[in-house]
Amino acid sequence: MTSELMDSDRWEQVTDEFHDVTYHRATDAPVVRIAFDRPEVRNAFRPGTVDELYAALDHARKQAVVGCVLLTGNGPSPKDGGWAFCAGGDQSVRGGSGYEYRDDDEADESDDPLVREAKAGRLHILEVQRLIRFMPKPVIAVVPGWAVGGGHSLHVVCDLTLASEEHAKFLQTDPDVASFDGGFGSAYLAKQVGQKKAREVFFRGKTYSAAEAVEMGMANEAIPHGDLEDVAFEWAEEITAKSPTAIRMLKYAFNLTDDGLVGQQVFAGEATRLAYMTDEAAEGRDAFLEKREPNFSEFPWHY
Ligand SMILES: CC(C)(COP(=O)(O)OP(=O)(O)OC[C@H]1O[C@@H](n2cnc3c(N)ncnc32)[C@H](O)[C@@H]1OP(=O)(O)O)[C@@H](O)C(=O)NCCC(=O)NCCSC(=O)CCC(=O)c1ccccc1C(=O)O
Repeated sequence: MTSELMDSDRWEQVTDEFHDVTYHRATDAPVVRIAFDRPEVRNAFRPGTVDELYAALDHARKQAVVGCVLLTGNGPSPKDGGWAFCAGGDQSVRGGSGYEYRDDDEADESDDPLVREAKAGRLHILEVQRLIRFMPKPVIAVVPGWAVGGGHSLHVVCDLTLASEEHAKFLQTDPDVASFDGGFGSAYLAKQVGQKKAREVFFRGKTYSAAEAVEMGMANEAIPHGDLEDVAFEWAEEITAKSPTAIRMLKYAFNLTDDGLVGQQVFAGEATRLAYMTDEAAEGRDAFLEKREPNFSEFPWHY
């Protein structure tokens, strides 16, 4: 069994090549489920976990038949029954300059010594954060237990967060282990919950329940534990029944002001794509290829 909360009739495995994450597509909806699969360490991520997470998310990003990603953590822990979304970077493989590939961390496959050297100390969870932020479809954090440190930051950067009423716990331990997410994990959190509360989250390191996370504005709803994935799936079905273009443009519009010029670039790129789909754009292209002046006279100056 992948996870006690996962309805196995609803999902089929996309690949069995991953070791630290699981990746499933829904059999009858444009939805995928990507999950941390290290429940014995509260789904903490090591470098190989991050590589696999990135690969699964990037695969989902490129699939024309996928409109929404559910990101969660499998559980419970076989050791003590505890639940987790993700407990952040695996402290047992943290070296002097980042997180290190060790032992059975299988994703370190490069034979190139320069690549191996560059990969000596990794903090590439931030690449995953950017992928979630910029992918053209919503990612829902489905939080069945602990969301801690870099795991907390991941839920923050997701478009929506649904949390187990009984077991979800939100905690920032970054300063306890001398780490600090100075990007989305803190600054974007402040946009969600306000400056004072975000500083409290990081400076005090208090644990917040699902209800408190909803009250603060960093989670959308607290859901009875046993229903968590069903409700998340319903939300994904609602979203994917809508216009893909509208959802994509809305995500990028919500991102735009906080992401500065990069936010503008991403939004503008999609606007350009839409413009390319018009007869007006075809006239511009055809005129160039036919070596004539373009005739835009039939296209109105809309206001
Ligand atoms: C998560 C806990 C609060 C859970 O507590 P509890 O339920 O009592 O369970 P435990 O008995 O403590 O844990 C069970 C088992 O899991 C192991 N474990 C848990 N978390 C980790 C971890 N992060 N690394 C390694 N192992 C972990 C634990 O040792 C137990 O194993 P046993 O063998 O059974 O003893 C609590 O566990 C806890 O506080 N965990 C630590 C949380 C933490 O500090 N995480 C790291 C924060 S720093 C970070 O994530 C940096 C990430 C990053 O790359 C980054 C860098 C720069 C900018 C941004 C980021 C970013 O944040 O993304």
